[in-house]
Amino acid sequence: MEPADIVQLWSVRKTYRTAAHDVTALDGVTTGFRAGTFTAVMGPSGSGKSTLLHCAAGLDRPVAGKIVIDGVDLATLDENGLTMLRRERVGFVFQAFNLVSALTAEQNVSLPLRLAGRAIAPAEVRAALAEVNMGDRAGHRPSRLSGGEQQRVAIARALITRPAVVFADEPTGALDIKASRGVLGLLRGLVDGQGQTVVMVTHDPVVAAYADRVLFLADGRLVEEFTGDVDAESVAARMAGLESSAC
Ligand SMILES: Nc1ncnc2c1ncn2[C@@H]1O[C@H](COP(=O)(O)OP(=O)(O)OP(=O)(O)O)[C@@H](O)[C@H]1O
Repeated sequence: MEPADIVQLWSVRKTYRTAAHDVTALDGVTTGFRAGTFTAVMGPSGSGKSTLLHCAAGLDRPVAGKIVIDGVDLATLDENGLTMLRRERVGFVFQAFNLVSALTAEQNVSLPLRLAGRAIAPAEVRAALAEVNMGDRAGHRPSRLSGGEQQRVAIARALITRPAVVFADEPTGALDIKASRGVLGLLRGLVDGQGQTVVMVTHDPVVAAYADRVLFLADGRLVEEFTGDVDAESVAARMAGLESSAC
């Protein structure tokens, strides 16, 4: 853990109660996400990636351990406080885009400001759309946009509150290769150009290679981490090893 870590997880444990037995989804995860870095979270199916993302983003509470976002210990917040922190400090990008179909691109992007009770400056919303190369589609509803275009709008929406961190859950999972490259290039550019912090769950080693750090989970534990010049072949080889030992 480093002082510059914008998100910190300390011995985070999460279990789910099912009718048959308790499932341990995270089994003592300690890690941090440094400001201005792009992290990919990988691991076999069921290894705890989504649970990690949800806990780190304050969408779900751990049963033990501590999570700090932008200096705030989430355990000190009640549900209302947690909702406010998510609205103000965290951006989300989902596989299914999750845009509101009845609203235009511009209205979708301004929605987080509206929810947070903040003033909506149309110029700011237009600038956010221009930043994701969607400036000329502000008046279009999602049904008139391609998947890649919808995801660009969703990224503009995630950024409009100037969050401390953006969490992305399989952001390219529903896109073709060309649109995926566009979205990943955009996320990479936000990190490099604006110092945005991005944490992304993915199954795809090629997607993970856009990050500058890859965390590998297995059975709810952090088992390895690649940093620096991450290449897709090494990530794929590590994943193959984890998947064969998971079988
Ligand atoms: N709401 C829930 N109730 C019970 N068990 C759950 C729940 N959510 C997740 N789990 C279990 O917790 C473990 C971790 O799940 P999680 O979805 O975090 O894994 P994942 O790595 O994201 O998987 P995938 O790659 O398949 O999406 C799995 O065993 C899963 O079955």
